[in-house]
Amino acid sequence: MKIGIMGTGYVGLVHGAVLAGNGFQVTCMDVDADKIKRLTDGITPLYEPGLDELLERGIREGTLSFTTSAKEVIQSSDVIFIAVGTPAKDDGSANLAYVHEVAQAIGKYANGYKVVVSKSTVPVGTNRTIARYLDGALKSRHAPFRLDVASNPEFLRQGKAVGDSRSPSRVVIGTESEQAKRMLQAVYETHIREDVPFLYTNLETAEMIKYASNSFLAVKISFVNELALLSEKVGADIGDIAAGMGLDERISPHFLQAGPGYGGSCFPKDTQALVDIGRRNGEELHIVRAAMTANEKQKSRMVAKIAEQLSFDGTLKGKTIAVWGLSFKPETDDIRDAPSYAVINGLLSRGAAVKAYCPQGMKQAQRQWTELNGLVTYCESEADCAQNADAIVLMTEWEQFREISWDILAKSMRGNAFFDLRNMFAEHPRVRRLFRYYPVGSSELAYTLEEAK
Ligand SMILES: NC(=O)c1ccc[n+]([C@@H]2O[C@H](COP(=O)([O-])OP(=O)(O)OC[C@H]3O[C@@H](n4cnc5c(N)ncnc54)[C@H](O)[C@@H]3O)[C@@H](O)[C@H]2O)c1
Ligand SMILES: O=c1ccn([C@@H]2O[C@H](COP(=O)(O)OP(=O)(O)O[C@H]3O[C@H](CO)[C@@H](O)[C@H](O)[C@H]3O)[C@@H](O)[C@H]2O)c(=O)[nH]1
Repeated sequence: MKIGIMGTGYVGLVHGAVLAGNGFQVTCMDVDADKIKRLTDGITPLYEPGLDELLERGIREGTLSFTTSAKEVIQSSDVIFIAVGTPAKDDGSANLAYVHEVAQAIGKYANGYKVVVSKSTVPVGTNRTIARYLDGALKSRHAPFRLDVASNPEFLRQGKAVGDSRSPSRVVIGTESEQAKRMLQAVYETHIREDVPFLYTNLETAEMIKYASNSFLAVKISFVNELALLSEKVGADIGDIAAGMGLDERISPHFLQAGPGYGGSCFPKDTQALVDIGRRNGEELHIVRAAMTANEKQKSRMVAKIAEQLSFDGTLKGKTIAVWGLSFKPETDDIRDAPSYAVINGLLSRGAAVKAYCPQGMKQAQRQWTELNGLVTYCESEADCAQNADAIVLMTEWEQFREISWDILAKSMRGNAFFDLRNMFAEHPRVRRLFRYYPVGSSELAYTLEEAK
C-alpha cells in the first residue's frame, strides 16, 4: 500500500516519517518548494525530537520521498492523508482554503480507487462536503472508479509527536466505507501498540471528537488557571489544590498545571472554531467561550502581577526584564499563539526593556514577530539574558533551565525578582533563597533572601 501525505507541517512530516519507518512507501507533498528542497536535502524544517533521525532513515532507505507535484503523489498513492493547516480566520472560523486546494487536486488527478483521509482538524461537515465534491468531480470526468473519504483526527502533542504517533491514546476512524476502514486498520496496525483502542464512527462524529477533546483540555487548563488567580488572593496553593483534585480518578491529575495560559497551534484555534461551529448551528457554547476569555485574562494578569511587584505605579519604565522561553511549550520551536507573545507585548507597553532567550524558538520569533525586532534583545543563553536584568520571567519550562548556576546568575543581575510562570522551581530551595520568587497560584512568599550580591 502506497501512502501520500499532503502538507509537511508537524502532522504530515511525523506521520509520514513514522509510516516510512514501518515499511510503507511514503511520498510527502507540499506547495512550499523551498521546504521540499530542504527536506530532499535532508534538512528538517522544524524542531521535533526524534524526527531528524526518522527522516534521515526514510530517505536513506528509499521509503520516504518529497515532491511539490500534487499530481504525482495523488496518482501514486492508495491512501492520501490530508495534513495541511486549518488556521483560524479573523472571525474565529477555520480557514479551509488549503484543504479545498487538496480536494480539488484529488478530484482532478485521481486515477483509480483511493482512500482520502483527513488528518487536518476540520469543522463538522467538511469531510461530507469533500466526499460530495469528489463524487461530482469523478462523475464529470466519467471516471470508472470511486474515492472513499475518512476522517482520522490526529491527537499527537508537539515535542512528543514521534512517540505519540507510535503510541497514540486512541485511533479514531470516521468513515462509512468498509474498504476504507480495512485499509486504515492495515496502515495503523503495522506501527502502533497492540492495546491502542480503535473507535469507528461516522464522519461527523470523528470531526467532533477532535474539537471536543482539545476544547475540553483547554477548559481544564482555564479552570485551574482561574483557581490559581484566586489562590494567590486567599492564601491557598494551586499545586496542592491540583494534586488534591487529581487524586480523584474521575478528575485525573493531567492538564491541571497552572501557568500563563494555554497557547500553540491547536487549542486557541480549535476552541475558536468550535464556538464558531456552535454559532452557525444555533448553539452557543458558553463553557468553551468562557475558557477562551479566561485564557486571555490569564495572560494579561501575568503582566499586571509583574508590574505590581516591580513598581509602585504599574509602569515598568527603566526596568529590564529577562524572558526565558518563547515557544508555547518545551521541546518545540513553535511559537504560534505562544503566551510569551502577549506577555512580551504587555511588558513593552508598560515601558520595560525586554531581553529574551529560548532554546529553540528564537529563529521563529525573529521571523514571525517582525514587529518586535528592534524592541526585544535576543540573547545567546539564559545567563546572557538575565545579566543586568531586574527580573526574570520564566515563560516555558525547558529542562535545560534546571542546569543553571544560580549563584553566579543571581550575582550578574541588577534586581532579584523571579516570576516563575510555570512553577518550575517551586520546590527549589536555592532559587527560592536567592530570588524574590513569584510562582503562579500561590501567595506564599517564603523569601529568605541571602546576600546574593
Ligand atoms: N501541530 C500539531 O501538533 C497538530 C496536532 C494534531 C492536529 N493538527 C492539525 O493538523 C493540521 C496540520 O497542522 P500542522 O501544525 O502540521 O500544520 P502546519 O501549519 O505546520 O503545516 C501545514 C503545511 O501544509 C502546507 N500546505 C498548504 N497548502 C497545501 C496544499 N494545497 N498542498 C500541500 N501542502 C500544502 C503548508 O505549506 C505547510 O507546510 C491542522 O489542521 C492542525 O489543526 C495539528
Ligand atoms: O496542565 C497544562 C497542560 C498544558 N498547558 C498548556 O497548554 C498548551 C498546549 O499543550 P499540549 O496539549 O501539551 O500541546 P499541543 O502540542 O498543542 O497538543 C494539543 O493540541 C494538539 C493539536 O490538536 C493535539 O493533537 C494534542 O492532543 C493536544 O494535547 C501549552 O501552551 C501548554 O503549556 C498548561 O498550561 N497546563
